[in-house]
Amino acid sequence: MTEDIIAHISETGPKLVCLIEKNSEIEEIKDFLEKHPESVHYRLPETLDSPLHIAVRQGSLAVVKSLIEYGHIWNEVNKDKISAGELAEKDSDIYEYLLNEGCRCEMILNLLERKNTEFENEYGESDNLTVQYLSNDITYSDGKLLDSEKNAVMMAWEAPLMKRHAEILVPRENEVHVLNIGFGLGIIDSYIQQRNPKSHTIIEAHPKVLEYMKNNGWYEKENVRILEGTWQDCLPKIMNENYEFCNLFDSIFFDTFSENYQALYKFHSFLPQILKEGGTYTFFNGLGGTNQFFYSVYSRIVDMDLAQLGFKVEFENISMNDLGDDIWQDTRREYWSLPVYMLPICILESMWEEE
Ligand SMILES: C[S@@+](CC[C@H](N)C(=O)[O-])C[C@H]1O[C@@H](n2cnc3c(N)ncnc32)[C@H](O)[C@@H]1O
Repeated sequence: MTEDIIAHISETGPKLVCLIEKNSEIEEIKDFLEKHPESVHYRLPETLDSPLHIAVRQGSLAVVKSLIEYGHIWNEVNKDKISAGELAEKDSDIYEYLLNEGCRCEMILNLLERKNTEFENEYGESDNLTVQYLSNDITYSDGKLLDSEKNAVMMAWEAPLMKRHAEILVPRENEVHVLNIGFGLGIIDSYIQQRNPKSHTIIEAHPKVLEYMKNNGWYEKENVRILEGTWQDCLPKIMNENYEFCNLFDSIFFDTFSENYQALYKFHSFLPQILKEGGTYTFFNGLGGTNQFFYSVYSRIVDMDLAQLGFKVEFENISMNDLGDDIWQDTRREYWSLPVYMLPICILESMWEEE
């Protein structure tokens, strides 16, 4: 922003805030926005609240809509990292409007990003972050797996979540062919083993994780097959008709590291080819895990994207204990702080309508 515009904002912003706080007529506010659209970028000096935060507090859907129409972004956060959506009462008109707006914007961004990404390989490729992660060292220590920059790849506090995912993946002993992408600490794989699946395929890419798996007897387990490499490299092997082990699974779990939503979306597009009709897909649902409203937006986006591929998606809400600050002590940043984990259960519906 040029100095000129910044000077304008500091003049027109407080006037806009004043109009919103006075509950002025919507026409007057729209008129003002038409003349001074830059005013939506104003932030209150102390709290860094934006006009959208103020409009949500005033409870006016019409003002919220007008601010968005005049260019206010949906996910601006204040000094306490609170977004306007979090201030709205859950399920209220304002909450639903902002949730839809968040989904709409993120889906357009995702679409543009997808258009700009030309994969040489139809299965996609690992992006730079993943390539970097895979070529750097990682450390197993004290219920944690950390990358070279001390980002937590996996932590033991997730065990109860992994247990529930495993129960959903393997509902009955001896019947299910299951595929897991990403071994990490092997928490979910241990729970899957306890439930005795018919076969258990694991795709893992990091050499050090593979070494850990060797040292801990995973290569000797009778019903386990380990595919070494990224899922981008291993999917063609699985989808090859001659792959001798199992290429159509009853259930699939996905939990990798340092991959973005584009990678998850790409992976999802292959699911109908490797999952049986009526089969179950579930994944670690951690995107947006430190902001309640962003978490709801990402969960809805993934729900809509999977529905397009023929999945019926439900979320099981799991209450989380407060993890406390100490748990993140030796890690670079926390990746979860919410009171409820939304565990996705996605069933691939039959292509043939029942009579
Ligand atoms: C979050 S951990 C998985 C944790 C696991 N669910 C557990 O219960 O311990 C992510 C794992 O995915 C692996 N990984 C990352 N990118 C991958 C990719 N593109 N293909 C396969 N594995 C990948 C990482 O090396 C790491 O072992």
